[in-house]
Amino acid sequence: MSVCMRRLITSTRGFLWSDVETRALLDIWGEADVQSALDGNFRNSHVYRDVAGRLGELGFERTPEQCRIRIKGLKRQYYQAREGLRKNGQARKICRYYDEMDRILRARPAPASSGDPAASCGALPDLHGVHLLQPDPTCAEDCSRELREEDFEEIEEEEEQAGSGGPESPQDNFTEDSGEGSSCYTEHPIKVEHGSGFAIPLPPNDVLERPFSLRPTRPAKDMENIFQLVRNVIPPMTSKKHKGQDGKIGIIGGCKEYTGAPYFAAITALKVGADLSQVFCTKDAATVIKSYSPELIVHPVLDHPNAVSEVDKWLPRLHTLVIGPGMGREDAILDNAKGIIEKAKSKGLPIVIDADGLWLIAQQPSIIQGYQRAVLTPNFMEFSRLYEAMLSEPVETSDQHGSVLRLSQAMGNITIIQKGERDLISDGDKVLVCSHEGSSRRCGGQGDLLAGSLGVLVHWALLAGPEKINAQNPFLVAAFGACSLTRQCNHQAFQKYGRSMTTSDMISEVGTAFNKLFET
Ligand SMILES: NC(=O)C1=CN([C@@H]2O[C@H](COP(=O)(O)OP(=O)(O)OC[C@H]3O[C@@H](n4cnc5c(N)ncnc54)[C@H](OP(=O)(O)O)[C@@H]3O)[C@@H](O)[C@H]2O)[C@@H](O)CC1
Ligand SMILES: Nc1ncnc2c1ncn2[C@@H]1O[C@H](COP(=O)(O)OP(=O)(O)OP(=O)(O)O)[C@@H](O)[C@H]1O
Repeated sequence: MSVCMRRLITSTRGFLWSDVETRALLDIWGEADVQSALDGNFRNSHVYRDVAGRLGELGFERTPEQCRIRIKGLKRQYYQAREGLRKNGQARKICRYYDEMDRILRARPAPASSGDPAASCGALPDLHGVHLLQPDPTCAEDCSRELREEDFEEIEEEEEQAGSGGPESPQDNFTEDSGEGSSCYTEHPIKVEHGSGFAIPLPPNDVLERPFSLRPTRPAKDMENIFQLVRNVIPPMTSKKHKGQDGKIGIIGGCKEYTGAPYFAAITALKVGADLSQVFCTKDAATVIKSYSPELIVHPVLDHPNAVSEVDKWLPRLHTLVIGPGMGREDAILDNAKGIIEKAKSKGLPIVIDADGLWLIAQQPSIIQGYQRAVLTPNFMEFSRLYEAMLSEPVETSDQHGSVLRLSQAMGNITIIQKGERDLISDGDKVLVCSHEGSSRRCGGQGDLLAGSLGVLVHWALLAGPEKINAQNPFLVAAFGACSLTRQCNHQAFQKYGRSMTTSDMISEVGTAFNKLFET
């Protein structure tokens, strides 16, 4: 490595990378056009110029060299974790961004001579939330990663360190994000790059991603402070309000088999801050749901012969409808749900559709197509069903952004949240990614919590008006808020209960999670 190069690298150290900033960098670095530009190029400074530019669009000011060095450090951690396991069956070092790095590096095309050695390494279950690779004797040394300029420098640098006989410098320990602790930005001030050492709060954990690589996009600055936009829509607590003003949410769902799902959604709506939460369920389910909580108003009407008109009576007194949790898939109930959706649409009521509501939509998409006051919240299966119904082909799993964007467009620009390891949110124009830290615990009901909180946030975002949200799509703002909140509840509850965590534990965290994210 040249002296000049070494000096440049040294000068780019000394600044903390926050969790959100690192995730934003990884999202950009992982984009297909960046990866293919890096592939096979020994000189990559022009690529990192572009990476830094894209990061800048998201509000993170970094030089190309800082981006390159950060990526290099992350790759080192990733390969060390992987190598540690390969050699000793143990990770020498936990790499916080292992999953992200793994996803990106595994997706890289295999070197022509060796096939894809990385792909031949099977995934092991989590180790402290980190996916590690199974040792595989057929794997070539270090899974034969491709060599790039940054790799060469990494090797040289490691040799230098080895030569000095010492561990990473104290400064390195300081500059490298240890990866421990919460990603909540209020807890992680970062230092300004060339400043006087004062701390500024981190930008929010939101990333606006290009739906398609190489495609010109709208300015990312538009949505750069989406966390702040969520905060802006939260109604003030004053003594001047009457009951109902902060939200009256209706949940359509609950049948003999599923009483938990509507309860989770309804109680979450209350805990987020709605004043009233009403469940419209079948007769069988009503007493059961009522017994879970005296806070909920429960109507045993969903299997009533006049179900649609029974619910319709209440619609003028509701702010948002959440349709689907625990609704079941009986034809008669689905017919009633369809009728209720028609009534709600005619009144312009915002609608969140989840679970069995999405089953109905996959059968008859026209029920909701083009109604832009709706948000659909599919999990992986539900997304696949909808996608195939609308686009007559299987989901392109290697292009999640494109898939969610295309589905939203096909549905007439309805907002869609594709739930998963990262929640992808699109209104057919933008794709937002919420990768706020949650946990590896996947107990049932988390989607119901999301749906209930979304019902409230949608109402608040609409109520707040365009000025409070910089004229952005209120459904996107609400969706991002609900995803972040769900993940924060998951994170907090998991810290307390680990593997035994249930959705009820997450619901107990709604208050503190909400305060932490939006009110501190
Ligand atoms: N306590 C309660 O009352 C609760 C009630 N609930 C209510 O249950 C009803 C049905 O909802 P649902 O989610 O089980 O139905 P659906 O989406 O068809 O999945 C069916 C199958 O698809 C698969 N699968 C799912 N996700 C996947 C993934 N990411 N990746 C890969 N595969 C995935 C998986 O298949 P498996 O692994 O079992 O083979 C799954 O079993 C609905 O009313 C809902 O509200 C829940 O809210 C929970 C709490
Ligand atoms: N692989 C994952 N890693 C991290 N978080 C996840 C993952 N999958 C889901 N989540 C979180 O759980 C939330 C709910 O997603 P999930 O796929 O469990 O929905 P669902 O199947 O509809 O839930 P429900 O059990 O209520 O029907 C997501 O919004 C996300 O916050």
